[in-house]
Amino acid sequence: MVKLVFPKDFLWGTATASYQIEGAWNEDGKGESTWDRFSHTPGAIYQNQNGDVACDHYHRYEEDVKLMAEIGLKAYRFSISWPRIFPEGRGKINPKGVSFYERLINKLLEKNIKPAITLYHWDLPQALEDKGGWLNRDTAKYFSEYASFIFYKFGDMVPIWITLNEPFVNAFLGYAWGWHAPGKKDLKGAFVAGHNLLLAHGLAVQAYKEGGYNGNIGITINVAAVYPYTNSEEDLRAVQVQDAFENRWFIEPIFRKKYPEVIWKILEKNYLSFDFPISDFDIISSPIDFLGINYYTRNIVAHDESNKFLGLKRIEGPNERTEMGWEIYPDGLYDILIQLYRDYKIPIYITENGAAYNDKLENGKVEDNKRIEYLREHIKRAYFAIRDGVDLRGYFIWSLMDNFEWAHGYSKRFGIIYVDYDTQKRILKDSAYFYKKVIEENGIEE
Ligand SMILES: N#[N+]C[C@@H]1[C@@H](O)[C@H](O)[C@@H](O)[C@@H]2O[C@H]12
Repeated sequence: MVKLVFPKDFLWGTATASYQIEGAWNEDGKGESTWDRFSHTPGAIYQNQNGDVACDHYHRYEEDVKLMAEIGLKAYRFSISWPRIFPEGRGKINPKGVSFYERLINKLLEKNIKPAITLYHWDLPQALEDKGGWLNRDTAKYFSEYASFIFYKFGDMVPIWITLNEPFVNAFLGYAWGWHAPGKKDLKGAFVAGHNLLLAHGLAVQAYKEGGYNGNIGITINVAAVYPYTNSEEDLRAVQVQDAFENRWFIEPIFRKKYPEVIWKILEKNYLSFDFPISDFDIISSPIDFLGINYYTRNIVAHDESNKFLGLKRIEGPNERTEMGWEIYPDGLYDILIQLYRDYKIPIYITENGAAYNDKLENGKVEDNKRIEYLREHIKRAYFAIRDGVDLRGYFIWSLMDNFEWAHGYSKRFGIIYVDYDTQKRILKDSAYFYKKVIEENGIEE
């Protein structure tokens, strides 16, 4: 067996998000978030579940950091709940909220685990949503105020900063399709929200750089490698459209100061338009230090004139699927890394990669062999991308522990740590021990 050894300082981590694990939804001065409101809306979430308690990480963070250290994590990506810091989104600060994250960061540093903070992972203060949320351009300014305060408090302690998590998902699932908070169904709103999210990103990057902090800042984008169903001209064109829409919509403004053409075509086809100062792109394109990508699966597309939105349809791939119904396609991770690094020549972190399976706790163990296989095959592709020239800096498994999977509630388990929600007991799955070995050996057997 050939051992694939990663670069010496390669960062092995796991990822979580505040709303998905913390609980304490209205404790110690925390303000309501859009996800508190949305998950309390009957019918919004599987079995009307919510994140009121989640994994009770707010109270159990010390135990969780100990488990991270037991696995040997080099880094831990987590998000800060904006309304836990600014209950109304801006103005009055909640000292107990600040204290929670200060204690968490200090615990991580004590264990030599690098904190990687996401400033916004979808849980917008409801008070700002009540003023228009991401449809209101001022929210971008409020975000930069929030970010500036967080940088002021933790900027010298935290080396890796991510402004936004998956703005595409937040904009489209939250504003166009209504599947996520705030549950709006307004196509134009998705584009306006998307733009204001990017503006918020740019303002936060400028605040970080002006603060002279010595860490690195970037953004996390969800990506799926795209392949044609056939090699027909039409299907090849469909690949370009899907890639531009799902992968590049939030990347091109940052690196090329413009939206992909397809975005304007969608607006035009739907008799929509929205205005913004072209100088916004000067802010949005403020230089970042890395690109974070979340990769789970691929898309196969074919031309389909009857689809008035993008003129294409997605074709089911032939390979095995995870519990999310997503095809397992590790080569897609290699391909998207090569494509993005070729196009933007920027350091990359895999800020999320992982799989949901119907894990069973039996005799105190969780033998999640399928997840181990999923992780092994994707880690191998990450190695091959580095071998072939990609400046890949780290890999974060989604997720550290089973948690609240948005509209799916607790029905999908992504963790390498099993959470018994009745008792809040944590049990390391076999995949946690697999990952411990990968980290110890800084690599994997081919
Ligand atoms: N679904 N799914 C799993 C995972 C979700 O739990 C994360 O919060 C998102 O950043 C991203 O969608 C990926």
